[in-house]
Amino acid sequence: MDILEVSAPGKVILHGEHSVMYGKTALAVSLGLRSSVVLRQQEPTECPVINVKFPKVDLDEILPLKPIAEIFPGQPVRVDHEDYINKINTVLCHIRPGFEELKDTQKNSLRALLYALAGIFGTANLDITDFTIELSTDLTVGAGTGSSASFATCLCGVFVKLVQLKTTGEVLDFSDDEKKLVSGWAFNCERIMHGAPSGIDNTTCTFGALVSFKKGQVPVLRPSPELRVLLVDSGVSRETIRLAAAVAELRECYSSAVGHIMDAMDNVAVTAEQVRVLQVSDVGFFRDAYLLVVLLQKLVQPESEEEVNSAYKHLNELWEMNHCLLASLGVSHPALETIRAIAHEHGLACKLTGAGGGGNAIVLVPPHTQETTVTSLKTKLVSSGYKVTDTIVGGPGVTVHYKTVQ
Ligand SMILES: Nc1ncnc2c1ncn2[C@@H]1O[C@H](COP(=O)(O)OP(=O)(O)OP(=O)(O)O)[C@@H](O)[C@H]1O
Ligand SMILES: C[C@@](O)(CCO)CC(=O)[O-]
Repeated sequence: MDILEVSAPGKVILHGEHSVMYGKTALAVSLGLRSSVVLRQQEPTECPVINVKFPKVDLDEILPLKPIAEIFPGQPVRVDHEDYINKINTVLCHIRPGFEELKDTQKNSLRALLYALAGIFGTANLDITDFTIELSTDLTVGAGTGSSASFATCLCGVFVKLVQLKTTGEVLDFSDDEKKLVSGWAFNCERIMHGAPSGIDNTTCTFGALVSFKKGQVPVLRPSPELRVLLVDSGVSRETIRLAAAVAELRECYSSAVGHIMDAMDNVAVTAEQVRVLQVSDVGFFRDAYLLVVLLQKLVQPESEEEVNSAYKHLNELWEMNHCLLASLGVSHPALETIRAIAHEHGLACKLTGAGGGGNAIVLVPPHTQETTVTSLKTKLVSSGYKVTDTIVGGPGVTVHYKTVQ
């Protein structure tokens, strides 16, 4: 029996959430927390089925594969997203009694599964036989740490590898071209969950490390500094699609004010391209942005302790600035402000990450921070009802393991 396991990290956005949707620059890093999908091929039967286990969204389903295979395009194509989604909805209503009554989260997870299966496997002209697919994750769903992109990356990754296994009989590590394919399909799955995502989440979850991203441009991938962060889950669930719509509405109403806020955000998050073309002498308007990338790169290979301390001092200030800009767009939440106040009592910087409105805040822990301070902060946060994960950002993107069990 062949077993394929594909895993992908979650992500945190350091700078540029929301403004990235309007063409501004953003920086994101992969997280140590990951999702993992295990695909087990089963003995072929006459009426093949797929057994779907997505425990985080309470799904345990057995779906017939023949009606799904009927929507396989059968040749490499650029899918028409709307047309494809309509076909997938029709099939799901047909094969899953009560599909319309499921929760939106469950419906979207099943839609994303069929989208990836039909789009990737279904273009390979191969026979599909019985299998189980099971997803587990360290991430909280709907909390701003890229659970949907990590989920989609795992699904797309595992179907790319299933095609490789069926066509060549072996499974190799993901090549750069395969990663591009996975990220592209994961972006399409993200459209199901988010409407109009920028693409930063699927890119970070696929490629890992530090991603400098601007919509419509090739993302710049850099080694990630080993930043220690406390990921603080406010416990307030929210949906990215709704927060993005609220920001869009505000922008519609106050185009000039919101435009200036987003320009300011652009200034604290920059692409490496901008940095490369800038000379120190003509940094001028881009000073903050220039500073940030230089700061992050300094932390990859610091030369002295002063350099590290000074870099962290600037990062603290930029995190605070970015949070306040996001709050001015209405995407903070009282729970996030309470978390920030507790972090400030301990002298540490804190910002929301992802779409906001709840979800996670990230507290930056510079290396010179006393462990007693960190312990006291964690204790206070936990006793106030928040979940704290002490983690280091960075780490690999999508990865695969393959084994055969007799
Ligand atoms: N482990 C999982 N199993 C099944 N479906 C999942 C899983 N994780 C995420 N999803 C799907 O992704 C959706 C959550 O997307 P949403 O964008 O609201 O949260 P997020 O990705 O955690 O946040 P952000 O985009 O701000 O980082 C869920 O509704 C569900 O459909
Ligand atoms: C809110 C947003 O900017 C970040 C979500 O992680 C949406 C996106 O970029 O797709």
